[in-house]
Amino acid sequence: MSTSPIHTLDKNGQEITSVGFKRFGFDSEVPLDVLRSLYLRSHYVLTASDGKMDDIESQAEEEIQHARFTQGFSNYQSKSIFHPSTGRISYTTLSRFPPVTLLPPSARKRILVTGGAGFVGSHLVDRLMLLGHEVTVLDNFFTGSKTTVSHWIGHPNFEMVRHDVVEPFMIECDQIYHLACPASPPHYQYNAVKTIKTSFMGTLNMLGLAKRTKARFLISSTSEVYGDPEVHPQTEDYWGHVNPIGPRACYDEGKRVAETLTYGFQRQDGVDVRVARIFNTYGPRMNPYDGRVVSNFIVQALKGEDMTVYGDGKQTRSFQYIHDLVDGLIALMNSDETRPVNIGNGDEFTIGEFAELVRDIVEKVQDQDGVKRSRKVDIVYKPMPTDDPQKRRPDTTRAKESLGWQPRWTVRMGLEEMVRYYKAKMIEGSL
Ligand SMILES: O=c1ccn([C@@H]2O[C@H](COP(=O)(O)OP(=O)(O)O[C@H]3OC[C@@H](O)[C@H](O)[C@H]3O)[C@@H](O)[C@H]2O)c(=O)[nH]1
Repeated sequence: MSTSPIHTLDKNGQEITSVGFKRFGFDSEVPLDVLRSLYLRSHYVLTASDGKMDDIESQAEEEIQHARFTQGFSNYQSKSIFHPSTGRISYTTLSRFPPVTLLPPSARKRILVTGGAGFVGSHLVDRLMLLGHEVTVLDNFFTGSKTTVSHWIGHPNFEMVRHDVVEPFMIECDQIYHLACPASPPHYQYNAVKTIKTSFMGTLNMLGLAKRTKARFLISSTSEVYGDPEVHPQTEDYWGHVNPIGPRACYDEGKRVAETLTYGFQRQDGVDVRVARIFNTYGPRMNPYDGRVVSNFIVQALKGEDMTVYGDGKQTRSFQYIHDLVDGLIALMNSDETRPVNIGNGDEFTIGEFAELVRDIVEKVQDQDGVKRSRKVDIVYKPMPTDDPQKRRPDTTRAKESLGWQPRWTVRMGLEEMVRYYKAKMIEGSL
């Protein structure tokens, strides 16, 4: 087993060793290895035949495997010991938390993250915590999971509250990242009325809180506000092409009305607002069964199942890696830009091409790790969902000009990391 660290190269072939930046008086830089240590490690798997928990050797072997990705920072994730023979898991608590920056009180912000136990929210929480801020997570755990932020539970700078944003919530804070809402099409269509209620009532409640506390408010809007776009690539000035009565409308129209509310509070009440229109994003901690294309394809390919392309696979999407998105959200929050800003990666693929790319990367990782495949995974075609947008690519000129932000991760590098994350989950038996 090689113990050499992974090298992640950006779009210009430069090695990525940290994420974040120092801009707008806010330092958000964090070493990539530290971040990775918070998600790129599987539970310990006991391989000894008697399954005793004190099998130091087998634990040490798992430790070595993961040290490759975490480069010595692996001590800061709670150890969860999985017993394959009984299918049981023992959770432990941390004796020491990951080190966080010690900020003077004047620089330390009280930050509320709604949906902080979700995929995007948990990565944002990791970053804000490591930077030394005080973070409160609000989540109803409908699609989020406590395990995404369990490594911070008990930390004096961290608080987690089970709460549904459709009910009012009061807290003193300086910044609100309002991310709470199911985001995958099968999830948000599962209970369409609840989705639109979450977008409307949740945003209303959080804007009310921002008004009362004078906190700066950032809403995670979406590329779905452009619907099935007639303009390509999409600029923020485009008003969109949304079917208001179709199955996607609960999300698309929900986010559109959330934006309307946001600018209503800005005009009427002087609330300090930021609007991020997030394009397709992927990365570790995405629920493997949430039904979106990246998680579906990787899980299918890893399991040796057919990969399901919907329609003829000619529709396009542009995929950004989670760390780029978090950089963009933090830049927007701390900048003076109050207009909507697209945050996405311009590398556009047809879904058919993307399936082949994912298959290649999964095969590459399996070859590197000496995994034998029983067969080559096939690509199969399924019916196209109603109102599925035909093409999507962000125009990110505004983000570049006003935030100095541009995506750094290539789709390939991000996919490799995500494949390794799911592969570790598969080994431990939770996938
Ligand atoms: O298994 C699958 C899943 C999805 N797809 C296709 O892949 C494309 C992307 O689908 P996803 O479900 O990942 O995401 P969509 O682009 O449809 O919606 C997303 O848009 C942006 C975000 O706000 C949300 O995360 C989500 O609504 C679609 O054309 C879909 O039909 C497949 O071909 N196979």
